[in-house]
Amino acid sequence: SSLVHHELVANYSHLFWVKGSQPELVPYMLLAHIDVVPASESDGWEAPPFSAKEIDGFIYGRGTIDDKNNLMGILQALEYLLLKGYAPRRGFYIGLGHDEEISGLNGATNIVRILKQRGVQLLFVMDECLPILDGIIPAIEGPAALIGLSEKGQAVIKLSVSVAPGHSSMPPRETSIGILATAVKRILERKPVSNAFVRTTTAVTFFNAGVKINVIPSLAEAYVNLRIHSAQSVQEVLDIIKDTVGDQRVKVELVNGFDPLPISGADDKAFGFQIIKKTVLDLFPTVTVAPAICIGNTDSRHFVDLTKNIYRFSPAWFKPGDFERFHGINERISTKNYEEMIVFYFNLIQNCDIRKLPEPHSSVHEL
Ligand SMILES: N[C@@H](Cc1ccccc1)C(=O)O
Ligand SMILES: CCCCCC(=O)O
Ligand SMILES: [Zn+2]
Ligand SMILES: [Zn+2]
Repeated sequence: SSLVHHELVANYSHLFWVKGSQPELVPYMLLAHIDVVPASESDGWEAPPFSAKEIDGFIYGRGTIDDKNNLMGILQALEYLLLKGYAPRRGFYIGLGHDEEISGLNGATNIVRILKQRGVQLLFVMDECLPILDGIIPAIEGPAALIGLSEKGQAVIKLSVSVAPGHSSMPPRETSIGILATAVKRILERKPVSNAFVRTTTAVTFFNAGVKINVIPSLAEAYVNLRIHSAQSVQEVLDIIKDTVGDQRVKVELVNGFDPLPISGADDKAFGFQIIKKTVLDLFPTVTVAPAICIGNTDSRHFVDLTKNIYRFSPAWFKPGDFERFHGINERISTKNYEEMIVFYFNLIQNCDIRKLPEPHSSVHEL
């Protein structure tokens, strides 16, 4: 289509510009990522993780909810609009990053660099993260579409213990592994069963130690992945970890991290939030729309210089057990919900063509 300009960024990412007929309207951006985390059939998949096999109305595969559902939903919606001869009034970008799962430092950051060079400012950015939750948060009656106004910060902290190596036939009272395991356990004990929406969460994701069966290892190290709630900072969490570990033999180092992201607008004048909310309610009238914090991290955090309004939401319908499929086994999406995703983006692009939001409905009716 002559309306669509495409360019490759950093060899594997894609940036589309869909020209609007009214260039005075500020453009917006839809993001999705191409890459996926690994998957092995031997982990217990019902279908091979890269087969996209359909079973009982579900498409099984790594990436079906993270993030091919959004990527293909956006592209199929655009294709359908163009096939129907639709010409958008408000121009928009589609950014497809190739390295989101390793924090987007090549894909998204180069897309941002290019847009900055062109002096682009965006009305809003929409990216993955929170879905429609149906029966997942007990306190919420009925399905809820949680639109992420921010996302948590992140810190990777390395805990390590170095002691003199020795012969396993004459073991010391505490080995490096034992000292470190106790320290790590103390972190988990101090943290009640975290609810990712209301707390900073802690996950021990690497534990390395040992070189030979008959050698007391000199080094034991563990990595903790923290997702930092908007009420805390990297520094605060680092201090809490040091205090919790409370053992001088355990070295605590910040490997990398970033503070929680700024909070996007959600009031009557917040164009992006209101358009997403309208599009959700048009398609899913029984759903409650609410602002929330994205519990993971996304490429959209790189776009903070291009817009103050970044929303993390996907019209994916999650029932109990579906969150565990994120980066887990048997990741899947129903064909019905995949079609709903295409319709969502098909409607969203058209809804974004209004010049400005209608005046907020005044609660006091004119007498
Ligand atoms: N989205 C993934 C990958 C990621 C990691 C770190 C930063 C940004 C993205 C996650 O939240 O784990
Ligand atoms: C549920 C949080 C999703 C974070 C984005 C990702 O893992 O790609
Ligand atoms: Zn993702
Ligand atoms: Zn992911």
